[in-house]
Amino acid sequence: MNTNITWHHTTVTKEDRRRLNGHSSAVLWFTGLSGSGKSTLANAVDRGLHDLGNRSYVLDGDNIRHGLNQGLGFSPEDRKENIRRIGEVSKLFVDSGQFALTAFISPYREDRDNVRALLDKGEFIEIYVKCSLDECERRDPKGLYGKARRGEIPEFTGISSPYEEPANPELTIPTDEWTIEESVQRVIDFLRQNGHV
Ligand SMILES: Nc1ncnc2c1ncn2[C@@H]1O[C@H](COP(=O)(O)OS(=O)(=O)O)[C@@H](OP(=O)(O)O)[C@H]1O
Ligand SMILES: Nc1ncnc2c1ncn2[C@@H]1O[C@H](COP(=O)(O)OP(=O)(O)O)[C@@H](O)[C@H]1O
Repeated sequence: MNTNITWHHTTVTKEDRRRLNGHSSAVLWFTGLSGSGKSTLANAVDRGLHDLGNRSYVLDGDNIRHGLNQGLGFSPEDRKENIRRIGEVSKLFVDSGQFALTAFISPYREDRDNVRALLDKGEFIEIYVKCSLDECERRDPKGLYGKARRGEIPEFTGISSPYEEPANPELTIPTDEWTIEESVQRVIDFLRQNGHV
């Protein structure tokens, strides 16, 4: 722990940036099994928000693990560190007056709650992308479930590593029941109803 550092308050505040943008800022935290539809939905909501004139950006597990979080694996400790870093990055986006849309499995409730605790009330919108394991395995968009079942990927979420469902998410989107369009509309409606956009 470095004790010789002091927090420097910014001259332009989060509120200044929100005023300029004409909307609030928040984290839309998509969580769910691999193949549940996190990336698909985050990108579709991003497109919807963008087309409505809002500033937003998607942080996606696969992509972030190629760069910022290169070197982290899938042990509980590495997943925790992965989510901790993304929580901090998301907070920077919120401070910059934008919407961060994150698409990480984030299987541990405690890790997600730690991110919630980093942010002010109403800024963390937990979206449970709910889809049965059977349906995720049927979709298997990257062929990973097949590999996991053959024992080629250790600690695979849902197969050999746990997923803890959100206890009290702001939104639950059942992607094995709703279309992508319905799901996007539901998220945008939530943001409107809560004065975000
Ligand atoms: N062991 C294991 N378990 C789960 N997922 C695995 C694993 N190995 C690789 N992958 C691929 O990595 C993506 C998940 O990365 P995340 O950063 O979202 O995971 S986590 O939040 O730290 O649990 C995940 O992407 P999504 O399918 O988009 O969820 C997989 O493509
Ligand atoms: N209603 C739906 N919502 C989201 N994705 C869906 C839906 N129906 C089918 N899919 C498909 O499921 C797959 C989900 O993959 P992806 O978005 O990469 O999931 P994740 O990011 O959770 O791993 C995609 O191929 C997507 O087209």
